[in-house]
Amino acid sequence: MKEYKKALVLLNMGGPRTKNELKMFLTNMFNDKNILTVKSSLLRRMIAFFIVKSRLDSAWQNYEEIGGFSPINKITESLVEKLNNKFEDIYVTQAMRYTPPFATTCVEELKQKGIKEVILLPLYPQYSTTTTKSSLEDFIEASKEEFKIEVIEPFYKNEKFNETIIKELISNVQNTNEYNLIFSAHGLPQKIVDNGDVYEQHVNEHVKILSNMLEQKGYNFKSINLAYQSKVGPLKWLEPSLETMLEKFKNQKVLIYPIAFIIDNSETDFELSIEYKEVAHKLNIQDYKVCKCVNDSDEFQDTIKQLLGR
Ligand SMILES: C=CC1=C(C)c2cc3[nH]c(cc4nc(cc5[nH]c(cc1n2)c(C)c5CCC(=O)O)C(CCC(=O)O)=C4C)c(C)c3C=C
Ligand SMILES: [Fe+2]
Ligand SMILES: [Fe+2]
Repeated sequence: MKEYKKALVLLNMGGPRTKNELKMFLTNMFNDKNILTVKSSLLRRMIAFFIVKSRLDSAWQNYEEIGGFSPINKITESLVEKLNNKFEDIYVTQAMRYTPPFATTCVEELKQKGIKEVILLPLYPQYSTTTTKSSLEDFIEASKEEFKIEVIEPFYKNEKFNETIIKELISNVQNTNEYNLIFSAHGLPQKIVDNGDVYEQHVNEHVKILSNMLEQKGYNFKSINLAYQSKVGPLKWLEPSLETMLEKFKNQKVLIYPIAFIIDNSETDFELSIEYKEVAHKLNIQDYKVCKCVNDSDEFQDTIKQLLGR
């Protein structure tokens, strides 16, 4: 067995492989104090119980439409394997927040391998307390000060990363000026933003950077827009919603880029590619295309290499 001193751990949310795992995913998610920010853990547990009970069956129907599992696990496993082939001296692995492999299992594996230093890479381009902070806290708590830890900062400004996004945008359309480009970000409750979460600010900056890059390269979309998808529950979430945005483009062509995700998941494969596609069809949108995330591409592997300073 090869010996390593250093590990790179990719952190993400996870996703269900079965209906039981969907229950686990939702239960862990709504018991996360960074997601449901009520102070009392008992109250959180009770709210989580009722949300899971009311949401499980309808959410499962969505997963059934994409084959009964989230694509996030297989693609992340493939990225891990490719990175292990790329790096001679760093052991690459993953820890998920709401479904296995959990941080506790990952920490045990790293201890057994004699790893001393860990680099954590949250697979979220923009920072949010609900994603980045939650995953980092989870891993750091599980690691019990066992390793020297380094954290890779949010990378939405990284040029290589953004070049990869531009390449994907351009490869999906022949004439950019016929298409309205919508950057679709996962939504967030407004209350979390009002309490200081920088996610909206990072997303706005990211859209500005990509818009400038497109302009510099001479790619002129008919319009460039930002909208938020995946609202859950009755509270006010970030706006405009993707539904409202799509209504602006009746009888026109639309290209969607899922700007808050690195790896394709149920929100891209079901929500964007099936659910909103039907909405677009009803609105008589002439063409509706959804871009792929950077996933396990060579370009994203190179971005990671650069983020590690190599
Ligand atoms: C209060 C609820 C939620 C917040 C806040 C939230 C933030 C958030 N989530 C992602 C990325 C993903 N979310 C995914 C699924 C998902 N998210 C929520 C709720 C909140 N997310 C739920 C209930 C679900 C499950 C599906 C459903 O029932 O609608 C996924 C998909 C995972 C998969 O199964 O493939 C991702 C990825 C981000 C980036 C984010 C904040 C910025
Ligand atoms: Fe989510
Ligand atoms: Fe959703």
